[in-house]
Amino acid sequence: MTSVKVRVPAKVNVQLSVGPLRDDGYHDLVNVFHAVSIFDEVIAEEADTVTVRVEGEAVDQVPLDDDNLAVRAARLLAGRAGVTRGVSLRIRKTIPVAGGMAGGSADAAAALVACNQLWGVHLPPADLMELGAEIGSDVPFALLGGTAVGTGRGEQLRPVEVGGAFQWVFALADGGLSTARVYAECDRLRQATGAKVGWPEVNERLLAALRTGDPKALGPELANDLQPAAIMLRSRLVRTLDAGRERGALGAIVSGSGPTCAFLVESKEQATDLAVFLRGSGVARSVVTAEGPVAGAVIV
Ligand SMILES: C[C@@](CO)(OP(=O)(O)O)[C@H](O)COP(=O)(O)OP(=O)(O)OC[C@H]1O[C@@H](n2ccc(N)nc2=O)[C@H](O)[C@@H]1O
Ligand SMILES: Nc1ncnc2c1ncn2[C@@H]1O[C@H](COP(=O)(O)OP(=O)(O)O)[C@@H](O)[C@H]1O
Repeated sequence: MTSVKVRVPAKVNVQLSVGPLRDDGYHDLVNVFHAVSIFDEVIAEEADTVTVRVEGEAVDQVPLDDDNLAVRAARLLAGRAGVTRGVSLRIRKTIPVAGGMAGGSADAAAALVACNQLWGVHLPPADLMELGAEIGSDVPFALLGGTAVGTGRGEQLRPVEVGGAFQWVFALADGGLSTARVYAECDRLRQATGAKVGWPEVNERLLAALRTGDPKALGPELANDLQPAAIMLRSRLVRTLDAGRERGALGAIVSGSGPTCAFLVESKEQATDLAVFLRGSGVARSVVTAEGPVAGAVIV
């Protein structure tokens, strides 16, 4: 095998409940991940050294050295499996960079799957998930896909049953937000307001809405504890969220650490209508429609 191509999805968090700050600098979460049909592709080819090239979405904001999460993934797998060969990685980016849709984590997951095959390592999925968690909290979910409850720092996953396809509209912003900065702002806001931070619990009404595939029931349950912090750092997100709500979205939230905004709608037709409206109202850099859940990283 001289070349392996892997397709990997973005995510939106349909519930993101953030617990207290832990001693290791992370937060315990209830993070209900939902994979959506916006995909990056990672192509791995045989080579003597590890290199990466990036094409597409906001490529100037993606590192091309060992900070690239796909490069980190390839090096980590090589080290663990005793592989001495290299790999040439080519990333075709569609997932917004630093957009709260886990694009970097997706590329890391894709690189793990691609190199596992290219190098004939054949680690089982559970081992790839463990390696993924060493790279970032969101990487295991990009391997798993579908819809899943993440606990711990988001890396311990339990798949969730979903009774149908949900239709989404995503409003992409100009420029990204740093995940670490948004968590720090969340802590700062909590301290400033004296808010009591409870242990995060999964919302059973949200799980029931997912199980029955009912977007009208899911819309009001969408919740993201990082949203106030993302808005504090990027106040114009309020206008974007309001525009979607006013046009009849069933739910409107910031995706993860933002600044992408996610809107749940009832049908593909409504997704197209809302996308046209948001494009026309100038509240986003670009607008895309997608559906979920979709599979995690797969060889294509
Ligand atoms: C917020 C979420 C929601 O799914 O994703 P994004 O919206 O950024 O994609 C995740 O929690 C991001 O996961 P990921 O991007 O993998 O973060 P990591 O690399 O593990 O951590 C980056 C930084 O985020 C903070 N962090 C991350 C996870 C967590 N449970 N608690 C944290 O406080 C820490 O400051 C950490 O140093
Ligand atoms: N392959 C990659 N794709 C995108 N960003 C990457 C990648 N590798 C490293 N990064 C870095 O990770 C940061 C966060 O990226 P990303 O995963 O797209 O955002 P988020 O954590 O908001 O979902 C980027 O600002 C970039 O510096």
